[in-house]
Amino acid sequence: VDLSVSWLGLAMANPLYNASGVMCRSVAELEQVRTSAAAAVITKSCTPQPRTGNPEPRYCATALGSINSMGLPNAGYPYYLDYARSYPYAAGKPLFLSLSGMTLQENLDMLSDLAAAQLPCLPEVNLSCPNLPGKPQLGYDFQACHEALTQMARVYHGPFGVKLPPYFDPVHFARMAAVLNAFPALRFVTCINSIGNGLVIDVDRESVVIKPKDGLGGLGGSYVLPTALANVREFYRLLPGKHVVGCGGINSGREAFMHILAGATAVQIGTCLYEEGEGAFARILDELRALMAHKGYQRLDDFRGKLKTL
Ligand SMILES: CC(C)(C)CCc1c(C(=O)O)[nH]c(=O)[nH]c1=O
Repeated sequence: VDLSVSWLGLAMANPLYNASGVMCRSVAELEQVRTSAAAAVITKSCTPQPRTGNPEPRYCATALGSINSMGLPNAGYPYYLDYARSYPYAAGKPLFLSLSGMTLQENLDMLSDLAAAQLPCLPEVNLSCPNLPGKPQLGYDFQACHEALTQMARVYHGPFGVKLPPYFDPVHFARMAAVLNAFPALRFVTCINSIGNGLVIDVDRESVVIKPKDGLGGLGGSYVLPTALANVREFYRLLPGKHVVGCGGINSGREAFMHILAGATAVQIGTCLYEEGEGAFARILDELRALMAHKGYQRLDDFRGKLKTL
C-alpha cells in the first residue's frame, strides 16, 4: 500500500500532518511533529507580535471532542519565520506557515515579508481572523474576503492557501467558492476550522468549562466530522484545479479515509493529536493502510474524491 501524496510540487510520504494550533506553538512542539510519522508540519497561526492569548482554562476535551477559545497565543511571526529559515526542507517534509493577523494590514505585512524571504514554506492564511468591529469573522464576510484576498495576492505572488471556517448553507458554499475561484495563486483550502461559539456545560459543577467568552469556544473532534466532510466534498466539487486539505474529526484511519474519499488531498489532525500525542500519526497511518489493504486499494488516488451518491 502506497500512502504517498504529491501536490504543489511537494512530495509527502503520507497524507497526515498537524492542524494549525495543535503541537505547533514552540520549536520544541514543531520538532515533535516533524520527527513523528507526520509527513508535513504547520505552525500555530501567528500575528506580527507575540501574544499570550486568553486566560485559562481556555481548552477542554470531552468524550466527543474539544472546545477552545485560546485567543491566538503565539510566539510572533519573526519566531516562526526564523524556524522556517532553518527548517530542513531537504528531509522532504513540507512546512506550512499559518498566518492570522488581527487586521488585514497585519496579514499583508507578514505576507510581503514572507515573499521577500523567498523560502520554500507555504502560507496558510487563517480566514477565521477577526474582521472590522461589528462584522463577522472574515471567512463569513464574502465581500471583505474578496477584497482581502485581492490585496494578499498583490503582495504575495507564490502559491498559498487559506484555512476556512465551516459553512452550513449551499448559498454560502457557492458564494465563497466564487470568491476563491477568482484567485489562481490560491492553490489549496483547508476545511474546516473549529465550529465557532459552541457551549460545553459541566452538569456536576453547573458551569461552563472554559473561562473566555463566558464559555463559548470553537468545537473540534467528533462533534465536527459530518460538517468537515460536507465542506471538503462541496469545495472539492466547487474549486476545480485547487486542492482541499481535510481537517475535523479525524480520530482513526476510518475518518482519514472518509476525508480522502470526499476529495481531500491531505488531512490535518487536531483534537486527537492534542489528546493522544504524536503517536496518533503512526496509529492512524497503520489503520488507514489496513483499511486500504482490506478494500484492495494500492494508493490514495484509487479512491480520492470517489464518494458514491445514492
Ligand atoms: C479564533 C481566532 C483567535 C481569531 C483565530 C485562532 C484560532 C483559535 C484560537 O487561537 O483561539 N482557535 C481555533 O479553534 N481556531 C482558530 O483559528
